[in-house]
Amino acid sequence: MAGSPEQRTNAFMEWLVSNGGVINSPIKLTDSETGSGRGVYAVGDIAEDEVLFTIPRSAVLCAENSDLKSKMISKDIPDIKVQSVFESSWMELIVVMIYEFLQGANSRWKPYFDILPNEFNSLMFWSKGELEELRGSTVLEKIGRESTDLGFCESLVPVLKDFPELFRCLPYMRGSTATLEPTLSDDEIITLAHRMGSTIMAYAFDLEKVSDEDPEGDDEGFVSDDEDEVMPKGMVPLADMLNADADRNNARLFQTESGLEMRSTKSIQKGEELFNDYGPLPRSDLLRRYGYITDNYAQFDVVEVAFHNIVDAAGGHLELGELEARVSSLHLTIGGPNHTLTSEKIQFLDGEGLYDSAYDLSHPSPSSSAFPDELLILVNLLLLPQIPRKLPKPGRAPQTIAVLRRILEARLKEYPTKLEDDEMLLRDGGLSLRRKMAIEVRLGEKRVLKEAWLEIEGDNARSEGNEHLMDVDLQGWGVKREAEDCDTGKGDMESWGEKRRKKSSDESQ
Ligand SMILES: C[S@@+](CC[C@H](N)C(=O)[O-])C[C@H]1O[C@@H](n2cnc3c(N)ncnc32)[C@H](O)[C@@H]1O
Repeated sequence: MAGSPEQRTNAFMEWLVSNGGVINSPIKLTDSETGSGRGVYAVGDIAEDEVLFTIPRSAVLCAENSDLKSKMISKDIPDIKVQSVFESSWMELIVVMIYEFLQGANSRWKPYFDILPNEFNSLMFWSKGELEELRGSTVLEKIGRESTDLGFCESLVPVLKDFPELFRCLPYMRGSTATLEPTLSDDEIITLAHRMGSTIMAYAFDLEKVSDEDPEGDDEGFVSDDEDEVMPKGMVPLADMLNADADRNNARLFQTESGLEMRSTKSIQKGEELFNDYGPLPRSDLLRRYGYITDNYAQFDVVEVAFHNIVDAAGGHLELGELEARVSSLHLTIGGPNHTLTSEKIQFLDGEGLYDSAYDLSHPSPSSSAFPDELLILVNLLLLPQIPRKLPKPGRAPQTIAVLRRILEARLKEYPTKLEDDEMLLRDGGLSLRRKMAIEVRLGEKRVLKEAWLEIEGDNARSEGNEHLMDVDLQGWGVKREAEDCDTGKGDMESWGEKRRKKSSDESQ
């Protein structure tokens, strides 16, 4: 990569303008002083709802704008193997980016590639030892390094190898062995695929098909994690240079038929950074996808509790078979006698918004509990001695609270360190960036567990008629709840489905 970071930034901005990009407001792309890489800053005051810059659709790096697809897919000889690559919006953009990157100076997007990262702190790139620091957090289950490698090996490598003339190694990629065989090895393909996949994860946008009558588009814009998402993905130059910091967002991308407009959502003072909104992500997910965290995302931290752990805590000895029998009977009561397959039972519970493979505990607030209603309903269902006619309410009888306590105790044990140990490690300092971020993530999750614990201690005090204890115990945690929220489980027979239907009909009025 030729030139200093500043020269590459300037070359990129010149390229963008020559490709139809229009800078409408006083902004500057520059290296941030806070360690967040490049960022966009206001160099003059900006009003709310100003168009900051516009990127034409033709400048977006995506399958539609690259000639790769037409070179690989011939109408006369349909190749299923090749077509399958283009059926997944993720894989499609990965292949297009590998191709355009390997074109070097022949690619339209060369100055753009010159400012994109080639190193990442996202969890896909952490060593086993580094990941060990996150033990206890379910984020480890979401990285999927092995399955991603397998996917690349099985569906990407063979396809790219079928087109050696399109995917040739760039001389500098191999240093002194540059003159050797230009065909990419399997490992080189996989390394490139990870690099492009991770860039897409942190930089790309879902491209909406919008007409000018509907310029609002999607709520978030950044790529969704959903594998089944069919919206094509694209790299939108400059729009992806905005950093993010939770509630500090002050700009947003709007997709129109003619182009992509970044607009201010608040007034911005000269010297301030422009922030996009990456969504209300817990820090574990922010780290996994974007490779950084800030304190401002701590409010979104969650702790996942697996379905089977709730079953364990509710029954102690409850076998999965027994649970299935209960769920099955429940299903028969409500759904009719023909639904016997497990998947259908799960689908039914899912339809009621009740079944999930895991439930999120979150920071409680004056208006919300640490425990989702779905989890409470599930616990109450598991505790009933007989199959109910209707789903139970999300009440908190003393037995419910006892189960919640067991859930929290078991979950806390999954972390090898204590909350106080983590606090001390952070206080002592001297940690590498990755270790520090991992400790902050696991500490944040333990704080959610602690707050959930304090919340049920408050419930317990209340159900025993010691309301005053709750006020004392929970002061400072902000988890004092309104009296009507404290349901002790009476009236278990009200249907959750009915309640939801009632709510939505209320809303529709
Ligand atoms: C969409 S890009 C933003 C542009 C990026 N800073 C660059 O130099 O290319 C997202 C990446 O920027 C970095 N980033 C974004 N917001 C950040 C923040 N508040 N603090 C630290 N790094 C941040 C992370 O590395 C993230 O993966």
